[in-house]
Amino acid sequence: MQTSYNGIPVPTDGAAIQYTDGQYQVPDNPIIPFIEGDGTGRDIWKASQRVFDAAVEKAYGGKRKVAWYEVLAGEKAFRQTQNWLPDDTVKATVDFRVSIKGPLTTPVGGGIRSLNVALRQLMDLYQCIRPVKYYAGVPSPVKHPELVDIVIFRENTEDIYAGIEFREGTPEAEKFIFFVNNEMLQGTKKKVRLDSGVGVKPISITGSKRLVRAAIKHALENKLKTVTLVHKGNIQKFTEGAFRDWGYEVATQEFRDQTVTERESWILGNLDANPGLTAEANAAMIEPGIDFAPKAFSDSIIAEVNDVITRIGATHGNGAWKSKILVNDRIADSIFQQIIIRPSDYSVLATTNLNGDYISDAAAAQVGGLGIAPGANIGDGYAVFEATHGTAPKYADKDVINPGSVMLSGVMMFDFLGWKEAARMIESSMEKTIGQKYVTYDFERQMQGATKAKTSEFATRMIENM
Ligand SMILES: NC(=O)C1=CN([C@@H]2O[C@H](COP(=O)(O)OP(=O)(O)OC[C@H]3O[C@@H](n4cnc5c(N)ncnc54)[C@H](OP(=O)(O)O)[C@@H]3O)[C@@H](O)[C@H]2O)C=CC1
Ligand SMILES: O=C(O)CCC(=O)C(=O)O
Ligand SMILES: [Mg+2]
Repeated sequence: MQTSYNGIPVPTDGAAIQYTDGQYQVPDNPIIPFIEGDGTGRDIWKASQRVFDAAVEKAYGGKRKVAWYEVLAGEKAFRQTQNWLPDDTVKATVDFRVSIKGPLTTPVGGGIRSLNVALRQLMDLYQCIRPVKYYAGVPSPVKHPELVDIVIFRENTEDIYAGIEFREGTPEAEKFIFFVNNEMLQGTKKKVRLDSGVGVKPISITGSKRLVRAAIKHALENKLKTVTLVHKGNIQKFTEGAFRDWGYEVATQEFRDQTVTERESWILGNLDANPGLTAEANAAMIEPGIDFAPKAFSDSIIAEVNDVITRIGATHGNGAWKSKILVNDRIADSIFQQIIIRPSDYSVLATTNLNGDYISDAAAAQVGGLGIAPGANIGDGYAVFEATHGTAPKYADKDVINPGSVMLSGVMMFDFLGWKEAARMIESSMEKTIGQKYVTYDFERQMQGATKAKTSEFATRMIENM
């Protein structure tokens, strides 16, 4: 542990959070590093920090207090240290274990790679957890936003975010394409056009399984009904399709007693309804059109039916499967409409990195938008809390943006630290403030009779409402 990072002294009135044997030990005065963020991050952080301090003070009457510790990243870091993500910043977030950050800008098409992604990868924060739930009074574009209660578990370290890309026209791209065309695709009709930029999408067993494992554990701990593996495995068979297959392996090999897959539930349900059903008839029910399929295919489905009955008929049959966590999978394009039309059918979505990025913004829209979309990046022994949204640069320093997402990321952080009273205090004062129709521009423009509050005013009213 250093006494200063980036030349900024560590607060002397706080103590570091410890992590031993898989458990966090949180002192009453934890040192929590924060990254203010670029663009609107500045306004949001100021407002959020005031609310966090007020909630902790109200909840614990001075017995507990966060020792906030600023660490530098993004534009502020570059101005002060000529480094976008100084080593000291990463060291501080590692040493103090739990931190919170505002958004950081990433240029499109060139320039620096994402600092947000870099931090996740450097700290191996492999779970990006983004809960999407409705708070009373928030304006929404859908008829029943209250039916949305979904947690997205997004793989956070690999996929196209690995950053293995070669720009069109460079010797690297040319070499890569030459190798692929001449070594890998020889004898096929496939060819990569010579004027292409190329990228690599690694999806590993390690990355996929640990993410799905965390998603299933979350469902178990919170008594949730379903875990849905989201993928584009029909097209990207060996990356997205493999993610699905490895996900099912985790469910059926590591959580056998607690889970049932969707296909297993069909087989067992058919048998519950008709105990005399033959394996052939059951196979025809789960795979309509099987009669016209090649024999090898129909035989494989019949074998699957027999296998399920042999393996889990005794433990999961006779309706027992209904009390298990249902693990199913959905192709990525379809899940976007499913969560709008049938949100209550879904509770945990386990996704690859890019799909999770897309779906978390889309799902947030259903419950009011990016102004109210919190998140956390979690690894084994480390956590960095951050909103789903970015720097929204057109609103930077105008004191107008909704600080709700960072405040709710703080709620996640306080829950994570076991400071439940402070977490509930923030949540309920936010709900009360929104209930008073005192909201920032993003909600005000969708509400009748609301008062438009500045970022800072919204925070002040929240504190008054605690
Ligand atoms: N984790 C991170 O740090 C992330 C960083 N980024 C980065 O942020 C930069 C800007 O990205 P961009 O695509 O514009 O996406 P943003 O999420 O920053 O903003 C897009 C739009 O979403 C709405 N919005 C975002 N945040 C809020 C908020 N707090 N309150 C109310 N509305 C909000 C605004 O909509 P409207 O215009 O309708 O008011 C805004 O114009 C990029 O460099 C990107 O890479 C992006 C995502 C995550
Ligand atoms: O790092 C970035 O700039 C964007 C990341 C992002 O959109 C996300 O993590 O949701
Ligand atoms: Mg995103």
